[in-house]
Amino acid sequence: MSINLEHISKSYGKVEALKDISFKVHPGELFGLIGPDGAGKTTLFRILTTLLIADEGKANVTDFDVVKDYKSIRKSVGYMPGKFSLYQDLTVEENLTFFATIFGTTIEENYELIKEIYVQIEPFKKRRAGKLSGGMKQKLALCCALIHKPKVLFLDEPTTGVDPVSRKEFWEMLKRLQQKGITILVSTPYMDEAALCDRIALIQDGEILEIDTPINIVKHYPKAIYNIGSKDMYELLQKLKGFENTYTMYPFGEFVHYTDKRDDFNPNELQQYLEENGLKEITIEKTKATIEDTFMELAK
Ligand SMILES: Nc1ncnc2c1ncn2[C@@H]1O[C@H](COP(=O)(O)OP(=O)(O)OP(=O)(O)O)[C@@H](O)[C@H]1O
Repeated sequence: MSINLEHISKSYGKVEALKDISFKVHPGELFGLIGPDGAGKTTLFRILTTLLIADEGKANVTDFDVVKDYKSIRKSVGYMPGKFSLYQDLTVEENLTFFATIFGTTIEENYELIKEIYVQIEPFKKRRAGKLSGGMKQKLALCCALIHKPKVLFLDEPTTGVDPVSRKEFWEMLKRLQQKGITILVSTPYMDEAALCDRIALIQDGEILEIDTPINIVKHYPKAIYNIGSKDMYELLQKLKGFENTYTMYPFGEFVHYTDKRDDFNPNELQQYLEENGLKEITIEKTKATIEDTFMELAK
């Protein structure tokens, strides 16, 4: 097993950041930790990368114990922390050389692994890291996390604050790294990125809500879900809030995702209610649940 957690708990004073967390990540898997701010993702990463000790439970990374074998783990994993971790005053090249040196290696020795990513930032190699764009910083941080050829890669919210094009490119890079045999644990608050993982764990308030493949997670969604559209979104939300049979409703792109309390829900009845309440250009269409819908349902 590449990563194995058994009953891990961690508190900061009265705040229970992680409550009895157990799961496994298989070798070569791209595993996502999906949850909002404060869910406990960073705490989990810090425990697995040996920077923090859990109060209870045990964890292994590549067969090494996170407490007893911390030195071995540090040699065999790469960690890209959530907050920008590079030296802002060093250039791109200097940052990379620095990380290579502390792992007792050189850029040349491991160039093959980072090449594809590094060529994209090479034109800026004399630029200070602090002066790079968000997407460029992220690519440099990934190169630094890979410079010692880790077996397991930990990426804490690597795409937060990065533009959509760079986010897409980043996930394509992760897929290619996975094909090279690297096990990846990645956290993200973006539900669309969750669908790109082999398996995901939905996490909230230090607890795992569900673990499965993205496809199975949405299959478990218990209700029929509808896209409701109208010219006036604000009014639509207000009127749905006042409708006695509304079970859940929340904005989803240009629509509201709606579920009804009843199993024999008739969309025509809702259409009539909304029309009687002055709404115009109403559309009601059945849609498929997304990971976000499942998360909202489980987190209720
Ligand atoms: N050093 C600390 N001292 C006290 N409380 C902390 C500390 N670090 C984290 N917490 C609290 O523990 C909980 C989990 O935080 P954590 O940073 O692990 O979550 P997260 O999912 O990574 O969220 P974020 O993306 O906001 O960092 C939060 O309630 C947070 O406020």
